[in-house]
Amino acid sequence: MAAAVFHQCIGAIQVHSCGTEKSGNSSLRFTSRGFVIDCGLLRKGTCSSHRCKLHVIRACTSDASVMDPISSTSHNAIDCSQNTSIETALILIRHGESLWNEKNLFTGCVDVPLTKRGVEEAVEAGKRISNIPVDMIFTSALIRAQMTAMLAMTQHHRKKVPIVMHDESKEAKAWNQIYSEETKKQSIPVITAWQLNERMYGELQGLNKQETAERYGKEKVHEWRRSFDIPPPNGESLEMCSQRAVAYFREHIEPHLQSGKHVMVAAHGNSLRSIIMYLEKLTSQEVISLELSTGIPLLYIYTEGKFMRRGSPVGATEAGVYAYNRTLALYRQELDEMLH
Ligand SMILES: O=C(O)[C@@H](CO)OP(=O)(O)O
Repeated sequence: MAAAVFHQCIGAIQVHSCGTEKSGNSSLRFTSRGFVIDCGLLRKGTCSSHRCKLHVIRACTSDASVMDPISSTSHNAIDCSQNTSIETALILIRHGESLWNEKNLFTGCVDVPLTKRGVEEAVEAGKRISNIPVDMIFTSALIRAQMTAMLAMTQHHRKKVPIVMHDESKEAKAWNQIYSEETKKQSIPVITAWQLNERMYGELQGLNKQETAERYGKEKVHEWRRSFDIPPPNGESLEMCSQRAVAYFREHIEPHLQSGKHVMVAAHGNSLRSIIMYLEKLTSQEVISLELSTGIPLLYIYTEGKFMRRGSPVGATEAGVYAYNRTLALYRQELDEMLH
Protein backbone atom coordinates (compact mmCIF):
# COMPACT_ATOMS: atom_id res chain seq x y z
CA MET A 1 0.00 0.00 0.00
CA ALA A 2 1.26 3.43 -0.81
CA ALA A 3 0.29 4.79 2.57
CA ALA A 4 2.36 2.17 4.32
CA VAL A 5 5.34 3.17 2.29
CA PHE A 6 4.86 6.79 3.26
CA HIS A 7 4.60 5.89 6.88
CA GLN A 8 7.93 4.16 6.62
CA CYS A 9 9.42 7.27 5.08
CA ILE A 10 8.39 9.97 7.46
CA GLY A 11 6.29 8.52 10.19
CA ALA A 12 2.74 9.55 10.91
CA ILE A 13 1.28 11.75 8.22
CA GLN A 14 -2.00 12.86 6.79
CA VAL A 15 -2.37 11.97 3.18
CA HIS A 16 -4.54 14.16 1.00
CA SER A 17 -4.54 12.14 -2.13
CA CYS A 18 -6.52 9.76 -4.17
CA GLY A 19 -5.37 6.94 -1.98
CA THR A 20 -3.88 5.18 -4.94
CA GLU A 21 -2.31 1.91 -4.07
CA LYS A 22 1.06 1.46 -5.53
CA SER A 23 4.03 0.02 -3.77
CA GLY A 24 7.60 0.36 -4.91
CA ASN A 25 10.02 3.19 -4.98
CA SER A 26 7.93 6.02 -3.71
CA SER A 27 9.82 9.00 -2.48
CA LEU A 28 9.04 12.32 -0.91
CA ARG A 29 9.86 15.69 -2.28
CA PHE A 30 9.77 18.71 -0.05
CA THR A 31 7.94 21.83 -1.09
CA SER A 32 7.07 24.93 0.87
CA ARG A 33 3.58 23.46 1.35
CA GLY A 34 4.64 20.09 2.64
CA PHE A 35 5.92 16.87 1.20
CA VAL A 36 4.98 15.88 -2.27
CA ILE A 37 4.66 12.19 -2.66
CA ASP A 38 6.28 10.93 -5.77
CA CYS A 39 4.81 7.49 -5.96
CA GLY A 40 5.59 7.11 -9.60
CA LEU A 41 2.05 8.17 -10.49
CA LEU A 42 2.44 11.81 -9.72
CA ARG A 43 3.59 13.99 -12.55
CA LYS A 44 3.68 17.75 -12.37
CA GLY A 45 1.24 17.97 -9.51
CA THR A 46 -1.47 15.69 -10.80
CA CYS A 47 -1.81 12.00 -10.45
CA SER A 48 -1.60 10.55 -13.92
CA SER A 49 -3.95 7.68 -13.07
CA HIS A 50 -6.59 9.38 -10.98
CA ARG A 51 -6.22 13.08 -11.79
CA CYS A 52 -6.06 13.65 -8.08
CA LYS A 53 -4.73 17.18 -7.75
CA LEU A 54 -3.40 17.35 -4.29
CA HIS A 55 -0.66 14.99 -3.42
CA VAL A 56 0.60 17.12 -0.61
CA ILE A 57 1.06 15.61 2.78
CA ARG A 58 2.17 17.13 5.99
CA ALA A 59 4.06 15.61 8.80
CA CYS A 60 2.15 14.97 11.97
CA THR A 61 1.84 17.93 14.28
CA SER A 62 5.16 18.55 15.89
CA ASP A 63 6.95 21.57 17.20
CA ALA A 64 10.17 19.74 16.32
CA SER A 65 12.29 22.58 17.59
CA VAL A 66 15.67 22.00 16.18
CA MET A 67 18.85 21.27 18.02
CA ASP A 68 20.29 22.59 21.16
CA PRO A 69 23.81 21.61 20.34
CA ILE A 70 25.70 22.31 23.48
CA SER A 71 23.29 21.17 26.11
CA SER A 72 22.61 17.49 25.79
CA THR A 73 18.88 17.77 25.15
CA SER A 74 17.77 16.23 21.93
CA HIS A 75 14.72 17.48 20.11
CA ASN A 76 14.58 14.80 17.55
CA ALA A 77 12.03 12.61 19.22
CA ILE A 78 9.03 13.91 17.38
CA ASP A 79 5.74 13.40 19.12
CA CYS A 80 4.06 11.12 16.64
CA SER A 81 1.98 8.25 17.83
CA GLN A 82 3.63 6.02 15.26
CA ASN A 83 7.28 5.49 14.43
CA THR A 84 9.29 7.19 17.15
CA SER A 85 12.70 5.82 16.26
CA ILE A 86 15.43 8.43 16.08
CA GLU A 87 17.05 9.16 12.75
CA THR A 88 20.13 11.31 12.66
CA ALA A 89 22.46 12.60 9.98
CA LEU A 90 26.14 11.76 9.81
CA ILE A 91 28.18 13.85 7.40
CA LEU A 92 31.73 12.77 6.58
CA ILE A 93 34.06 15.18 4.80
CA ARG A 94 37.62 14.62 3.75
CA HIS A 95 39.54 17.90 4.03
CA GLY A 96 40.02 20.10 0.98
CA GLU A 97 43.27 20.03 -0.99
CA SER A 98 46.31 20.75 1.18
CA LEU A 99 49.58 22.37 0.14
CA TRP A 100 51.23 18.95 0.22
CA ASN A 101 48.44 17.30 -1.79
CA GLU A 102 49.21 19.94 -4.37
CA LYS A 103 52.93 19.12 -4.28
CA ASN A 104 52.20 15.36 -4.30
CA LEU A 105 54.02 14.78 -1.00
CA PHE A 106 53.22 12.08 1.56
CA THR A 107 51.59 14.06 4.34
CA GLY A 108 50.34 11.74 7.07
CA CYS A 109 50.38 13.50 10.43
CA VAL A 110 52.34 16.55 9.25
CA ASP A 111 50.10 19.54 9.93
CA VAL A 112 49.79 21.27 6.56
CA PRO A 113 47.12 23.90 5.73
CA LEU A 114 44.76 24.04 2.74
CA THR A 115 45.57 25.54 -0.64
CA LYS A 116 43.34 28.23 -2.12
CA ARG A 117 41.65 25.46 -4.05
CA GLY A 118 41.21 23.50 -0.82
CA VAL A 119 39.53 26.54 0.72
CA GLU A 120 37.17 26.70 -2.24
CA GLU A 121 36.44 22.99 -2.00
CA ALA A 122 35.56 23.39 1.67
CA VAL A 123 33.19 26.27 0.91
CA GLU A 124 31.59 24.24 -1.87
CA ALA A 125 31.19 21.28 0.49
CA GLY A 126 29.51 23.64 2.94
CA LYS A 127 26.98 24.67 0.29
CA ARG A 128 26.09 21.04 -0.30
CA ILE A 129 25.29 20.43 3.31
CA SER A 130 23.94 23.85 4.17
CA ASN A 131 20.45 22.51 4.84
CA ILE A 132 21.43 19.39 6.70
CA PRO A 133 21.33 19.76 10.47
CA VAL A 134 24.59 19.75 12.37
CA ASP A 135 24.61 19.59 16.18
CA MET A 136 28.21 18.55 16.75
CA ILE A 137 31.40 18.57 14.74
CA PHE A 138 34.33 16.22 15.16
CA THR A 139 37.61 16.95 13.43
CA SER A 140 41.08 15.54 13.61
CA ALA A 141 43.75 17.47 15.44
CA LEU A 142 45.15 18.66 12.11
CA ILE A 143 44.55 22.13 10.70
CA ARG A 144 43.49 21.00 7.21
CA ALA A 145 40.49 19.12 8.63
CA GLN A 146 39.67 21.94 11.03
CA MET A 147 39.86 24.58 8.30
CA THR A 148 37.56 22.44 6.15
CA ALA A 149 34.96 22.09 8.89
CA MET A 150 35.01 25.78 9.75
CA LEU A 151 34.88 26.96 6.15
CA ALA A 152 32.06 24.55 5.37
CA MET A 153 30.05 25.90 8.29
CA THR A 154 30.30 29.47 6.97
CA GLN A 155 27.75 28.32 4.36
CA HIS A 156 25.28 26.71 6.74
CA HIS A 157 21.81 28.21 6.74
CA ARG A 158 21.44 27.89 10.48
CA LYS A 159 24.27 30.37 11.01
CA LYS A 160 25.27 28.81 14.28
CA VAL A 161 28.81 29.43 15.44
CA PRO A 162 31.17 26.45 15.51
CA ILE A 163 33.25 26.66 18.68
CA VAL A 164 36.34 24.57 19.32
CA MET A 165 36.13 22.88 22.71
CA HIS A 166 39.32 22.98 24.76
CA ASP A 167 39.44 20.45 27.53
CA GLU A 168 43.10 19.51 27.40
CA SER A 169 43.58 20.83 30.94
CA LYS A 170 41.44 22.02 33.84
CA GLU A 171 42.40 25.61 33.06
CA ALA A 172 41.67 25.29 29.37
CA LYS A 173 38.26 23.89 30.20
CA ALA A 174 37.51 26.68 32.67
CA TRP A 175 38.82 29.42 30.41
CA ASN A 176 36.60 28.65 27.46
CA GLN A 177 33.33 28.56 29.36
CA ILE A 178 30.28 30.25 27.84
CA TYR A 179 27.99 31.93 30.36
CA SER A 180 24.92 32.57 28.23
CA GLU A 181 22.46 29.75 27.59
CA GLU A 182 21.15 31.62 24.56
CA THR A 183 24.65 31.94 23.09
CA LYS A 184 25.25 28.25 23.74
CA LYS A 185 22.12 27.44 21.77
CA GLN A 186 23.51 29.36 18.83
CA SER A 187 26.77 27.42 18.94
CA ILE A 188 27.99 24.09 17.63
CA PRO A 189 30.68 22.34 19.67
CA VAL A 190 33.72 21.29 17.67
CA ILE A 191 35.65 18.42 19.20
CA THR A 192 39.13 17.72 17.98
CA ALA A 193 40.67 14.28 18.30
CA TRP A 194 44.08 13.00 17.21
CA GLN A 195 42.49 9.58 16.69
CA LEU A 196 40.83 10.99 13.56
CA ASN A 197 44.19 12.12 12.15
CA GLU A 198 45.53 10.89 8.85
CA ARG A 199 47.46 7.64 9.12
CA MET A 200 51.00 8.30 10.23
CA TYR A 201 53.11 7.73 7.13
CA GLY A 202 56.42 7.19 8.96
CA GLU A 203 59.56 7.77 6.94
CA LEU A 204 57.56 8.58 3.83
CA GLN A 205 56.27 11.87 5.29
CA GLY A 206 57.51 14.78 3.20
CA LEU A 207 58.69 12.56 0.32
CA ASN A 208 57.36 13.06 -3.17
CA LYS A 209 55.02 10.20 -4.15
CA GLN A 210 56.22 10.01 -7.74
CA GLU A 211 59.91 10.07 -6.79
CA THR A 212 59.33 7.46 -4.10
CA ALA A 213 57.69 5.19 -6.67
CA GLU A 214 60.66 5.65 -9.00
CA ARG A 215 63.06 4.84 -6.17
CA TYR A 216 61.35 1.85 -4.54
CA GLY A 217 59.21 0.65 -7.43
CA LYS A 218 55.57 1.29 -8.16
CA GLU A 219 54.38 -2.00 -6.61
CA LYS A 220 56.13 -1.38 -3.32
CA VAL A 221 54.79 2.13 -3.01
CA HIS A 222 51.30 0.98 -3.98
CA GLU A 223 51.57 -1.68 -1.27
CA TRP A 224 52.54 0.97 1.30
CA ARG A 225 49.74 3.25 0.20
CA ARG A 226 46.89 0.87 -0.40
CA SER A 227 47.40 -2.47 1.31
CA PHE A 228 45.43 -3.05 4.49
CA ASP A 229 47.98 -4.44 6.86
CA ILE A 230 51.42 -3.56 5.49
CA PRO A 231 52.79 -0.39 7.13
CA PRO A 232 55.16 2.02 5.39
CA PRO A 233 58.60 2.18 7.08
CA ASN A 234 57.98 3.17 10.73
CA GLY A 235 54.45 4.27 9.95
CA GLU A 236 50.91 3.01 10.39
CA SER A 237 49.18 0.53 8.14
CA LEU A 238 45.56 1.24 7.27
CA GLU A 239 44.67 -1.46 9.78
CA MET A 240 46.51 0.37 12.56
CA CYS A 241 44.90 3.66 11.59
CA SER A 242 41.50 2.01 11.51
CA GLN A 243 41.92 0.55 15.00
CA ARG A 244 42.23 3.99 16.59
CA ALA A 245 39.83 5.83 14.25
CA VAL A 246 37.04 3.25 14.51
CA ALA A 247 37.48 2.85 18.28
CA TYR A 248 37.10 6.62 18.60
CA PHE A 249 34.09 6.67 16.31
CA ARG A 250 32.36 3.91 18.27
CA GLU A 251 33.13 5.32 21.69
CA HIS A 252 32.78 9.04 21.11
CA ILE A 253 30.71 9.69 17.98
CA GLU A 254 28.17 6.90 17.70
CA PRO A 255 26.64 7.56 21.15
CA HIS A 256 25.79 11.11 20.03
CA LEU A 257 24.08 9.82 16.91
CA GLN A 258 22.19 7.37 19.08
CA SER A 259 21.06 10.16 21.38
CA GLY A 260 19.62 12.18 18.51
CA LYS A 261 22.47 14.49 17.52
CA HIS A 262 23.35 15.23 13.92
CA VAL A 263 27.09 14.95 13.50
CA MET A 264 29.67 16.12 11.00
CA VAL A 265 33.12 14.53 10.90
CA ALA A 266 35.91 16.33 9.04
CA ALA A 267 38.96 14.13 8.71
CA HIS A 268 41.32 12.47 6.22
CA GLY A 269 41.54 10.01 3.38
CA ASN A 270 42.66 7.07 5.48
CA SER A 271 40.90 7.78 8.77
CA LEU A 272 37.64 8.19 6.84
CA ARG A 273 38.28 5.08 4.72
CA SER A 274 38.63 3.24 8.03
CA ILE A 275 35.36 4.64 9.36
CA ILE A 276 33.52 3.90 6.10
CA MET A 277 34.89 0.36 6.23
CA TYR A 278 33.20 0.03 9.62
CA LEU A 279 29.93 1.73 8.57
CA GLU A 280 29.56 -0.29 5.41
CA LYS A 281 31.09 -3.51 6.73
CA LEU A 282 33.67 -3.59 3.96
CA THR A 283 36.25 -6.34 3.92
CA SER A 284 39.96 -5.57 3.99
CA GLN A 285 39.95 -6.42 0.27
CA GLU A 286 37.12 -4.00 -0.49
CA VAL A 287 38.50 -1.07 1.46
CA ILE A 288 41.76 -0.98 -0.46
CA SER A 289 39.99 0.17 -3.60
CA LEU A 290 37.96 2.82 -1.78
CA GLU A 291 39.19 6.31 -2.67
CA LEU A 292 37.80 9.56 -1.29
CA SER A 293 37.98 12.88 -3.08
CA THR A 294 38.97 15.99 -1.21
CA GLY A 295 36.11 18.20 -0.06
CA ILE A 296 33.18 15.97 -1.06
CA PRO A 297 30.69 15.45 1.77
CA LEU A 298 29.09 12.05 2.23
CA LEU A 299 25.78 11.69 4.00
CA TYR A 300 24.68 8.73 6.11
CA ILE A 301 21.43 8.34 8.01
CA TYR A 302 21.74 6.57 11.32
CA THR A 303 18.68 4.76 12.58
CA GLU A 304 18.15 1.79 14.86
CA GLY A 305 21.83 0.99 15.01
CA LYS A 306 22.26 1.00 11.22
CA PHE A 307 23.98 3.41 8.86
CA MET A 308 22.38 4.03 5.50
CA ARG A 309 24.48 5.73 2.88
CA ARG A 310 22.73 8.57 1.10
CA GLY A 311 25.62 9.49 -1.14
CA SER A 312 26.75 13.02 -1.56
CA PRO A 313 24.15 15.75 -1.60
CA VAL A 314 24.60 17.35 -4.99
CA GLY A 315 23.66 20.85 -4.08
CA ALA A 316 22.00 23.03 -1.52
CA THR A 317 18.91 23.41 -3.64
CA GLU A 318 18.58 19.79 -4.69
CA ALA A 319 15.03 18.65 -4.01
CA GLY A 320 14.86 15.40 -2.18
CA VAL A 321 18.08 15.65 -0.26
CA TYR A 322 16.17 16.75 2.77
CA ALA A 323 13.38 14.28 2.65
CA TYR A 324 15.49 11.25 3.39
CA ASN A 325 13.76 10.94 6.71
CA ARG A 326 11.16 12.77 8.67
CA THR A 327 13.65 14.53 10.93
CA LEU A 328 15.52 16.05 8.00
CA ALA A 329 12.29 16.96 6.29
CA LEU A 330 10.96 18.73 9.37
CA TYR A 331 14.25 20.45 9.87
CA ARG A 332 14.08 21.69 6.31
CA GLN A 333 10.54 22.89 6.87
CA GLU A 334 11.64 24.91 9.87
CA LEU A 335 14.53 26.38 7.97
CA ASP A 336 12.29 27.40 5.13
CA GLU A 337 9.82 28.99 7.49
CA MET A 338 12.63 30.82 9.24
CA LEU A 339 14.20 32.09 6.04
CA HIS A 340 11.03 33.15 4.21
O1 LIG B 1 49.79 11.65 1.94
C1 LIG B 1 48.86 11.31 2.68
O2 LIG B 1 48.81 11.59 3.87
C2 LIG B 1 47.71 10.50 2.11
C3 LIG B 1 46.52 11.36 1.80
O3 LIG B 1 46.82 12.46 1.02
O4 LIG B 1 48.15 9.89 0.94
P1 LIG B 1 47.60 8.51 0.36
O5 LIG B 1 46.45 8.84 -0.52
O6 LIG B 1 48.76 7.99 -0.38
O7 LIG B 1 47.23 7.61 1.50
